Amino acid sequence: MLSWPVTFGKATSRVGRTIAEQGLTSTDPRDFLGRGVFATQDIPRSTVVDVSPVLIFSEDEVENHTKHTRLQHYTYYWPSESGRTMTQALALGLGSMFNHSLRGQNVGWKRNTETDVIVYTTLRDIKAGEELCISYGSARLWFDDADASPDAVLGDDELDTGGETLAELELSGLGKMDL
Ligand SMILES: C[S@@+](CC[C@H](N)C(=O)[O-])C[C@H]1O[C@@H](n2cnc3c(N)ncnc32)[C@H](O)[C@@H]1O
Repeated sequence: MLSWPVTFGKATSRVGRTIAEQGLTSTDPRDFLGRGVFATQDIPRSTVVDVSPVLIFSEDEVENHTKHTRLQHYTYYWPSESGRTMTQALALGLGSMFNHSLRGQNVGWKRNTETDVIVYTTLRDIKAGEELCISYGSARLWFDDADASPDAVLGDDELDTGGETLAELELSGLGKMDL
């Protein structure tokens, strides 16, 4: 398995492996949630499955541009440059591909505001074929949550009308996990 350190900005991470080499695929075989992240091999608990660098938008960019586009459904809250307010950031890489599951969350994530990355780590052993899900938080979601009820009607991103961001969590939320 090939793996090598790659630097991006302030961060250094082992991101040389392809998704397949990491034991992941980003295609949803069920084909109703759009894309998702699935294990192609067993993955032990506490494995870092992705380190996603983020593209931080200014508050002005969010207000005037991204919140009016589908990008809004892929962004995480992030502290603004002043550190006093929150803006939004787009996770590049698998970070934007994780679907939400409050009940079945098996991947935790942590913002690193020093290196501008989000680190995703398995919370338990994961079997090949299982979907890797994060939690977008317990606040109101902008889509019909397929995880809410087995009979739930699934939303289509094209039809999303909400203006919410992916992660409603406060900085002290899931990100508390120490890696
Ligand atoms: C960050 S994206 C996740 C990747 C997305 N499935 C794709 O194909 O681009 C968030 C979008 O995925 C869909 N999604 C994620 N979790 C879901 C869930 N539990 N139930 C229904 N749709 C979900 C929603 O359309 C949401 O706007």
